[in-house]
Amino acid sequence: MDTRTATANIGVVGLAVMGSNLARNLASREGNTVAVYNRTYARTEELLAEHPEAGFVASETIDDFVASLAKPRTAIIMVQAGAGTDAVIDQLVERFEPGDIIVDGGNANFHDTIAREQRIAPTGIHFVGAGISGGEEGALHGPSIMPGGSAESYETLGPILASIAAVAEGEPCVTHVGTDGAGHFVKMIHNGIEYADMQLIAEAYDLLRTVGGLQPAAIADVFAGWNEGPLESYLIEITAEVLRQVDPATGRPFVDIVLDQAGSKGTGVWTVQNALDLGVPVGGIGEAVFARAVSSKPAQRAAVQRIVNSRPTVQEAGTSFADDVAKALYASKVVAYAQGFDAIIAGAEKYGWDIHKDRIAKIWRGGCIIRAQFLNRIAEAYDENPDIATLLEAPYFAQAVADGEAAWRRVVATAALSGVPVPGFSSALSYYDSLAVKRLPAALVQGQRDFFGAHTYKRVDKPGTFHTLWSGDRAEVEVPGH
Ligand SMILES: NC(=O)C1=CN([C@@H]2O[C@H](COP(=O)(O)OP(=O)(O)OC[C@H]3O[C@@H](n4cnc5c(N)ncnc54)[C@H](OP(=O)(O)O)[C@@H]3O)[C@@H](O)[C@H]2O)C=CC1
Ligand SMILES: O=C(CO)[C@H](O)[C@H](O)COP(=O)(O)O
Repeated sequence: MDTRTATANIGVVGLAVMGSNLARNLASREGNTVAVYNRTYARTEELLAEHPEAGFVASETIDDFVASLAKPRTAIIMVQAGAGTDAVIDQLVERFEPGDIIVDGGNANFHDTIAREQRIAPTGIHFVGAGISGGEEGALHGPSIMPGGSAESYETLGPILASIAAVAEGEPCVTHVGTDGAGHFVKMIHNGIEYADMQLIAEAYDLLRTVGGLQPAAIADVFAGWNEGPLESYLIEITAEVLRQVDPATGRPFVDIVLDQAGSKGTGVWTVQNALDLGVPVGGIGEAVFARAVSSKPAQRAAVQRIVNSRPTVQEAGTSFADDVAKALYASKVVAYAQGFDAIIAGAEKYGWDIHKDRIAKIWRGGCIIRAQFLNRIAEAYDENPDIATLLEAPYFAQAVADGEAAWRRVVATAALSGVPVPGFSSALSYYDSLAVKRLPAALVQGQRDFFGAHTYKRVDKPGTFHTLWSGDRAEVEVPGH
């Protein structure tokens, strides 16, 4: 052990798609010497053989890996979230010294990150949970990076991360998000928004196909057109590519030969679970998670299909329907992002993080899966007034939603009449309407709660807390101490 010279200024542990590409990205930047280590050494050997140009300092053992790092040591872990990450953290903590930095770049649950940071802090080693988005291409060419951890560790780490991050409008897509688990929290919300955005795009496709009568290749053209306007985004761009793809084996559209059961790895579920805990309505993200769950219930789908003999048919051909769908998509997308940022605000408040919403919007403009021009508008909105109650209030979005509102309603109504499931579009519209109406039926819910459980209610015309004696003479009494 410790027989080698400590030459590397940064190390990567975990050399599957993300780790190997991130290591190559680091190695391609001036001044970096990158140490690499993977539990299974054969994978390391493969990487060395495939990329001799990277000049990696490779180790077969964790001891050699640690010895190859110059002090203060900095290592980025890119392994499976959960037990795998803990195993590697333990190995590094055993060998690192005070002032060294361990970065977990995987999709960790931010609660785990907070616990890990608390556990490691007494050793004097810095632990940084960093969300990294962009998939394998992003890791190689420039991801969006969301680091948490201490401000002190960011002084060392910040310049290294900035050197490998994507660049949007001249700015690197990385910022110190906040302490301990803030980075992984924001990455989780990013993924939740990603789910919602993907679901909305999928619904737009379904409407154009089922109601609009367009074939996948024609829908690809529509999406490519949308990508030239306000809907421009990486997700719209790749959707057009997927829709244009033809299955080489059958000659059929690729989208028709893929089993319609969507998978997930869990970050969308975490977003909804945490939003529920925080009391933040994220219906758009929730519907996206549930839509994947419904798709993956073949027995229930088959049971209902057996009893449903015919589906309603409404045809809305022509460009005006496609224009309506584009407007409905945009308005629903504004709602999904507004809900996601609401969750960030609530998380920051609960966990004591000083999160700058405008900076988060900016680092999502490049490198990550939800990258889009649209995020400039969000950054501007929060830059102009960080205290807006909702993004829907920002003048740009208020106008955009108002401009699209009639089309949005037509599309949701047409979907209902046509039997096309649009949980994302319709929940976004209901959310918007819930905020927009002067009175909600929540007053009646309060009445019901008071009736069966004496849960009390407040009145619109005077302060205080009240209960009606429902099983008595139905007189109202004021409940003191509330
Ligand atoms: N794939 C993607 O698009 C994205 C992934 N991420 C996150 O990045 C991380 C890496 O993802 P990805 O590259 O896809 O790899 P995987 O999530 O498939 O993880 C495989 C890696 O984990 C290692 N590993 C698993 N268990 C252990 C263990 N007990 N001890 C040591 N090493 C272990 C494997 O080593 P071995 O070779 O020995 O099995 C291998 O290097 C994950 O946390 C993932 O959630 C984040 C953004 C996007
Ligand atoms: O983190 C990511 C991008 O930012 C991954 O692509 C994400 O994990 C995909 O999630 P799922 O498999 O649940 O769709």
